[in-house]
Amino acid sequence: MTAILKKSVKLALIQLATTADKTANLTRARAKVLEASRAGANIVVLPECFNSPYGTKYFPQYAETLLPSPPTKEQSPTFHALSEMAKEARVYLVGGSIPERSAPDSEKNDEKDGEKKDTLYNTSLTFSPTGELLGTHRKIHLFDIDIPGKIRFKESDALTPGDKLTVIDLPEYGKITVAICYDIRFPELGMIAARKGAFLLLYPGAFNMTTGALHWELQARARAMDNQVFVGLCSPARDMEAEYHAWGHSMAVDPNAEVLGSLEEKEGVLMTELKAGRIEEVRKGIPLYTQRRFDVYKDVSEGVDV
Ligand SMILES: O=C(O)CCC(=O)C(=O)O
Repeated sequence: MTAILKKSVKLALIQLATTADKTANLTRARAKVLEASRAGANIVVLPECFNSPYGTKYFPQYAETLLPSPPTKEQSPTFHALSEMAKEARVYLVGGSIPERSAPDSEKNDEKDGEKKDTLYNTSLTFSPTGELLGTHRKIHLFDIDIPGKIRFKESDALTPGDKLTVIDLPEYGKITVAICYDIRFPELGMIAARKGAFLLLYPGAFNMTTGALHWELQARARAMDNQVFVGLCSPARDMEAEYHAWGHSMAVDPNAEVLGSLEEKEGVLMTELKAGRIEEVRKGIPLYTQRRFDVYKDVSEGVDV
């Protein structure tokens, strides 16, 4: 049987300090990606909305056009910056996420106020060590919550949800899944990805001071425990001057739900090694994969095309 993770791999989660200046964010991201690569990283991850402030009013202003792919440098400076960073650092680069602008779809009934408008997505791009685009994930579950007195956020005021699970093959290592922040709260997604053979679930994410304290670590460890895979969560650093206060605490978790490492709220790079054989070892000890009772309940991954 082929190993789920073919060989041990070093994962770097970059908890980037982001600002309102896109060019400065890209320059800082590049410096950190190169730093991670010098420290031996093979897979490097940036946070959600790493090149803009996080907030619905900022998405239209910062959005870039990604399709048709590849976009021009004018359409998407970030696409090109990420591709170059991946190539320069010779790493697999999961480029956090950026707001994406897409022309109105003539096939879809997406009129707003009687006219067809551009559609915006929260989108993650993953590049190979030669700078090729390997995968694109559009956030599927939009962050719409309202906890009275604590936090109200309505991403769907500005964004449209994606509709595809993203599994990306990294030839030397195996498959990973990339999803974005609120997507982590839907265990079905992680479970389908794991059943499709992913060794790692990666969630660039920007939780907040309320739900971060409550659920960030719990979600990471729960997805790892349910699926017996590695999980990585990558947040922006917390900036108390910004409107949105990110939780930080980027973390990597192993297939036994043990925290391999985590950061506090400040900028930093979390390096961890994901060991080949660990998934099989955990699954041998607690053999959920042979004990599932699909005769009693349906296999959630049935019929899902990735
Ligand atoms: O799920 C949460 O509590 C936070 C989600 C979030 O911040 C996001 O989706 O950007």
